[in-house]
Amino acid sequence: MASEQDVRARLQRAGQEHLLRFCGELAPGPRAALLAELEALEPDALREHCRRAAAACARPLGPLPDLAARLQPLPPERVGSASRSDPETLRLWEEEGFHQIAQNKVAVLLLAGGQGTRLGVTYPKGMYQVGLPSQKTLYQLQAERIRRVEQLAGQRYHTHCTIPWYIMTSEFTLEPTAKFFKEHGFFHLDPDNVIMFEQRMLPAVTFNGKAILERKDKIAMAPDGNGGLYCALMDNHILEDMERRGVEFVHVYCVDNILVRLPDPVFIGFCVLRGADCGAKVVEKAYPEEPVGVVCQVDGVPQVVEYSEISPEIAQLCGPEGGLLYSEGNICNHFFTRGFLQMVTREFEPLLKPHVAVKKVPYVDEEGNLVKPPKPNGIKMEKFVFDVFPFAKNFVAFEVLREEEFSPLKNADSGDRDTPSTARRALLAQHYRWALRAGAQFLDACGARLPELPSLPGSGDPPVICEISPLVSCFGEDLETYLQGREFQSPLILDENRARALRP
Ligand SMILES: CC(=O)N[C@H]1[C@@H](OP(=O)(O)O)O[C@H](CO)[C@@H](O)[C@@H]1O
Repeated sequence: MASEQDVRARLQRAGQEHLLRFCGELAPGPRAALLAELEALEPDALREHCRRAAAACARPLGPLPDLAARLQPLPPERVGSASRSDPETLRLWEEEGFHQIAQNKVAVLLLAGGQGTRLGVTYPKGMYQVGLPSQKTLYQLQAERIRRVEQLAGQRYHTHCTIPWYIMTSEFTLEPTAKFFKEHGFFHLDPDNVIMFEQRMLPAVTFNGKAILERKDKIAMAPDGNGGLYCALMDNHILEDMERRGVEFVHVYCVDNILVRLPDPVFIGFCVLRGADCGAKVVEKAYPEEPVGVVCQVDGVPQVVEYSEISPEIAQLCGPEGGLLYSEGNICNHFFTRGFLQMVTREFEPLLKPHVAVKKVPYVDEEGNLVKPPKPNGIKMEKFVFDVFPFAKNFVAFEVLREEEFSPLKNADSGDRDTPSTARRALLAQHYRWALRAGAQFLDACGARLPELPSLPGSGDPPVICEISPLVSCFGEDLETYLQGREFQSPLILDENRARALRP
């Protein structure tokens, strides 16, 4: 371990000596921990990080002033659509996707390093359960979808199909996530195919460029954003692991969308057949201020303009057909070829510009008192996963239906949108629609037929509770076998046991 003297010299070089302010009064344990934490920070990188944070903060935050003139919607030839394509085209895309999956060329990669601050939980978001009858957590739903897609692809092509699941965690989420997976037997996935790795952390910095001490023995650190993916891939030799396994295509997604399709054969097939190196799923934005990034072009180059960086005036602009001009909402569901990721990590990562988030960061004051600041006092720097889109040679977007694919869990139930309740309803409404489509009929408690309500008003509860295990059906496929022409009372919980009992 480095001595206090060494660490002090390094911090002097970085202009951050104040971090040792309380070192002398610490007990041996905390002191060693602090020195170890500080020793890991490379002085020049730390100096640069703090300088950039303060400089970025000195510029006006929010929308870029000259954005309006540089922005354009994506040209139609770059956009495919799940809802506006004919069944034969969709079938071809799906077939191609399954073919690639069956050859073990597809991996999924989960971005799960975030702290869930808005949701207000202290544990990883993936461990959250939104109150489904099955009580499944987001992680379990995702694990079961992976198993089901492995099974579907394997059956179609008579292969033993494996979909490696890469999970990017952070200092906050690695330990609890790993423990959770162990406790749940990896949800019956082979642990060798669940690869967890950690993204980097960066110090939070004051407006005048000083790293913040959160306690006398600890600096305030935050994950480096979901765009920390590219450094983390390098740090942890993940692309080599993918190469060893023969993975060519990676479906990246963030943890909080309860409806996420993973891996989605249709999306993958579309991207592969279009020869894309990089792709993004989009949904039509629901309203101008919706907190989703906009997939568009800046100076003729495809990219995402994040909701925090677009002005309300631009967000409200209408297109020729009356809808929003910038309507392609990013749902954080991306396709990358391994080759593209290799290029990004080798060449382009250093070019990614960090984005500034001004936050309330608890700190110790000069006297050593813990302070919870009433207003923002610190800067966190984050990279965004989609900031690599401009480096793609052939970028495509793929439009999907919101009610089938996007219901993110962002806020606690006290919020008015994107809450556990809206996520639960979205999933149950989807399963109810699937059941109706497969020919199920529902009866009330007295045995009378209930009217069918396939399109529910807004965020309303479906008239019956119907939950379908992803192990039985993950896209609404193959349900006729169990449901066609049959009558059910609420709740219908179609898990593997029930499916077995219903099989003719
Ligand atoms: C950097 C990043 O990936 N931001 C994404 C991500 O934002 P959050 O701040 O995590 O909610 O998820 C949104 C979809 O839920 C997407 O629209 C947005 O662009």
